[in-house]
Amino acid sequence: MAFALGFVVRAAPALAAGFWGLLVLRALVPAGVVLSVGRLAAAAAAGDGDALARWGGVWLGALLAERLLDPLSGMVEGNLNERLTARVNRALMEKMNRFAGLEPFEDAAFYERVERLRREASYAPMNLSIFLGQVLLAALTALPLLLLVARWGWVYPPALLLSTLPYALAGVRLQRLVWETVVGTSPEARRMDYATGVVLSPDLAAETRLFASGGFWARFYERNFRALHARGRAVRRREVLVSGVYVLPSALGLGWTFGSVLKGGVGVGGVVEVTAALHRLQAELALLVEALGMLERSLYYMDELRAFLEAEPRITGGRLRLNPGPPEVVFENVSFRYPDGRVALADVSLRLEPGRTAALVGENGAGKTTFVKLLLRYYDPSEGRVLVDGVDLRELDLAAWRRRVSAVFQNFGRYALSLEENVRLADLEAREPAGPALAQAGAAELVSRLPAGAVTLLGKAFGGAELSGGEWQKVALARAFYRKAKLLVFDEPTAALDPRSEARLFARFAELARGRTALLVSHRLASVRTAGHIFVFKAGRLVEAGDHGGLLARGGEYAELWRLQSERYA
Ligand SMILES: Nc1ncnc2c1ncn2[C@@H]1O[C@H](COP(=O)(O)OP(=O)(O)OP(=O)(O)O)[C@@H](O)[C@H]1O
Repeated sequence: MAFALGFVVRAAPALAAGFWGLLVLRALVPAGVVLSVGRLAAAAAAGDGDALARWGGVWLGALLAERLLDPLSGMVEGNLNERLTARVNRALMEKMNRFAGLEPFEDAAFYERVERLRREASYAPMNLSIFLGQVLLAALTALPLLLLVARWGWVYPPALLLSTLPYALAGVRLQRLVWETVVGTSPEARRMDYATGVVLSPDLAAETRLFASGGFWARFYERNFRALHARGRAVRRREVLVSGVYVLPSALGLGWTFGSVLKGGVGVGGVVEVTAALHRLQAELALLVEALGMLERSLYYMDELRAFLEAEPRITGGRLRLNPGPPEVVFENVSFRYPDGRVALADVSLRLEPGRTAALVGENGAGKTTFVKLLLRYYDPSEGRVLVDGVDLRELDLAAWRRRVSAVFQNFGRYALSLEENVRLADLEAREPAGPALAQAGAAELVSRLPAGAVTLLGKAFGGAELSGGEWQKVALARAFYRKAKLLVFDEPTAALDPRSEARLFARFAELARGRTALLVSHRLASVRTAGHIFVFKAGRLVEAGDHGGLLARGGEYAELWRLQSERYA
């Protein structure tokens, strides 16, 4: 609760203060109305014209205040909510950016939590302020009403509260049940979300149409919906039952108070006052119970948020900075298991010579991409060491190390930014234009074809120009070249390129990689045959190393892969 409150206050201190201040004012109004109505009735019965005018003024003032305060607090609430949502999203981004490794994306439970926090960011913290407001408003409204009732006997307020207690406890417990069984966290709700996501995804539209799998996903959705809905109905039935059963004691409390007060003889004004007060009080107490349940749900979100914000990144950088030349990288008996226990690299030892180009080849799942992930320290080895210029990678200043590296990954980014920005994203401090890097990537022609050249907005997200798969890959290559890095890592950099573009790139590669250490990852052996060192991986192990000629002569795994590939062309 302290965290949640602190979060709201820090998001917008002035707005939060205004919100609570208005709340107190709004809470006083109903008591004012009740009091003035009672006094009006008494004045009317006694024929007291002065009192009638006085209490009539109070009554009108209270009504007017209610009309004015409601929109005002609505405005403050709206502003506060926007600030809160932005603060949550900012906190999510800042925290995620602090994870230098990839572990938050690999841990399914953790990632699911992040996704949920993001999905609910636009309403859950807002709900917190709304329901916290409602709880406080109902409590604050009930308080003066209870004080009014107390004027007829101090026993009445505790009696009323006690009789409401069973209903309150059951109501809050039930809200928790609703949250756990029906709301977005249940597996069914997540599967429903997944199914709609598939059918509405532009990336999957071609496949779902060709394979006519849209109906499958609709049925998938339906099955999960039915399960969820059945549980939802059961919970709601219980809700009605609980309200019916537990409302009895509070009705008895009300009835007893009402009867006892009237028996005492309170006059006309008193009758009107006690009737109005009890009527309003039971409404406020019911509201309080409901809001408490909803508040608990919102606090659950804030607990999740807190747990996420307090999670400590596993990969943290050291302090050492090395000279910024082309690095020497040595893998020393490196093994690696993914968090799910799967062994992806087993006892790998190899050396990338500074200023030379090396290549990793091997079948699908051989461990090539995993090797790259360790090289860039997205993970630390389970065993062994990765040495850069003789120093353990874990001791290096991680940001400084990554600034020495540039890469094209298999799943490269396609950003809804201009072409120029897509490239310059690799080095936001550099002042050079993107043109030369685009030319190096073979994308000069693409620039001239786009309606606004390099400043053309790309991607469909905001209505920009869509590129072909190969064109996007050229943009990713340009991005990699734009950064003046000393280690280039290209993981399947030409998978989407046409043969001419691919041939051109590799013809220029030696020149592009001059003065840099470079690592090419590919199963297309023709692309890597010129590399000085070729490392052949199989099932997570380094099984051969050498140059193209040497590996062919050896007649092992590489020679076999080469034969299979060249046979297809022959
Ligand atoms: N995030 C992950 N969690 C668990 N296992 C993984 C993960 N990523 C990869 N693996 C497993 O690790 C092994 C090596 O995968 P890796 O991606 O390194 O192969 P690769 O040689 O790059 O394959 P490809 O040529 O298909 O890209 C595979 O068996 C794969 O299933």
